[in-house]
Amino acid sequence: MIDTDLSSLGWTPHFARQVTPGEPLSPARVAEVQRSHLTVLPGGLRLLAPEGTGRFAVGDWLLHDGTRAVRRLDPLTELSRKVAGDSSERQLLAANVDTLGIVTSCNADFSAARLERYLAVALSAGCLPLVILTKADQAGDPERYLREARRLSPLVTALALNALDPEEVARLHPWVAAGQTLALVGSSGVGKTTLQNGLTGTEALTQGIREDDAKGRHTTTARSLRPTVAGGCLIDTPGMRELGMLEAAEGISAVFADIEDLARGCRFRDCAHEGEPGCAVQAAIAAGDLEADRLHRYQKLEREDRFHTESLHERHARTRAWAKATRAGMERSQWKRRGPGT
Ligand SMILES: Nc1nc2c(ncn2[C@@H]2O[C@H](COP(=O)(O)OP(=O)(O)OP(=O)(O)O)[C@@H](O)[C@H]2O)c(=O)[nH]1
Ligand SMILES: [Zn+2]
Repeated sequence: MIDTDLSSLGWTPHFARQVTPGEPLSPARVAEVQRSHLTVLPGGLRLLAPEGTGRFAVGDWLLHDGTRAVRRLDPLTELSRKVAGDSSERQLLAANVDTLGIVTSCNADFSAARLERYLAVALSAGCLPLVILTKADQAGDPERYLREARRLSPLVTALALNALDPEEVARLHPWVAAGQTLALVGSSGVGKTTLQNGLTGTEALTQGIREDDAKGRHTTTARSLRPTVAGGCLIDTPGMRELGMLEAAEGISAVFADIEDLARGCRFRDCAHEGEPGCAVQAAIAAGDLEADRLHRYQKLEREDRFHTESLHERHARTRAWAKATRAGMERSQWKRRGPGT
């Protein structure tokens, strides 16, 4: 019984292998991360995390002793984002998400650049990207949006639907069936809440995620994992709405494999595709095989990713250099006090 519960929650041999036989600890999956405790499934148990709850993300698997989280198990996938603003800090949003549902509507919200960004994020995190085009019922030609989404990458699976129609929402069940975890990202108003209500069979989500904070304001607190009617899990993380690029180079290469393939034919290995002689990318644009806009979107994402990733690495390098200098300083002063050889 417990085993069935665990496997519908996404427990796999990958996690089972990390448990030492005979260890008096139980596995559980993080459904909510609060400052003071973690709520886990199955059972909705509240656990303390002596080393802080911040090391855990919604969707993590852990081992616990009934009251405390003892060990985080290595996740299969990790979705993180750049912290909003100028900093290049990384924030872990969710773990063990199998499919990232990229939600956009069949209207002016549809943006190739945004889809490509989310695709790159999903692929870099190891998640399967699924493009969900809502408001198909209000669009004259939803097929047009489907075609555009599929054109962005051969890795795209896309569906167009009316999120208000339960029968159409049921088309998403394979991605939230037993053992499967889906998370949704997308701009405000595209229908994420509507889809979540349909997939989990709850109406109370919008009220449910609001809690009064100490100052009496309403805040959206839950980054929560919930069971779906199809037997799997849905992760709702408000923080995903502003996904910045960070170490997404792999995902960018996967989404823009067409451009990177072309670039291998450029005369210069470091060709910037900006008018250099023998540029195969510009030649493809001239021949009508590649849209100039797509090249610009690729270059913009690459620059953004490189900038944030570099500043992250630089900061780490600075911290290391500082620690080394401090250590050297301490050693020098010890040497002065006690003389060499100590
Ligand atoms: N006709 C139609 N309306 C939809 C569809 N999906 C969502 N809506 C409506 O669009 C509005 C916004 O939907 P939400 O589900 O609240 O959007 P959201 O993405 O959760 O928005 P935030 O909570 O602001 O991030 C609601 O009035 C929905 O009823 C759809 O497929 N068809
Ligand atoms: Zn080139």
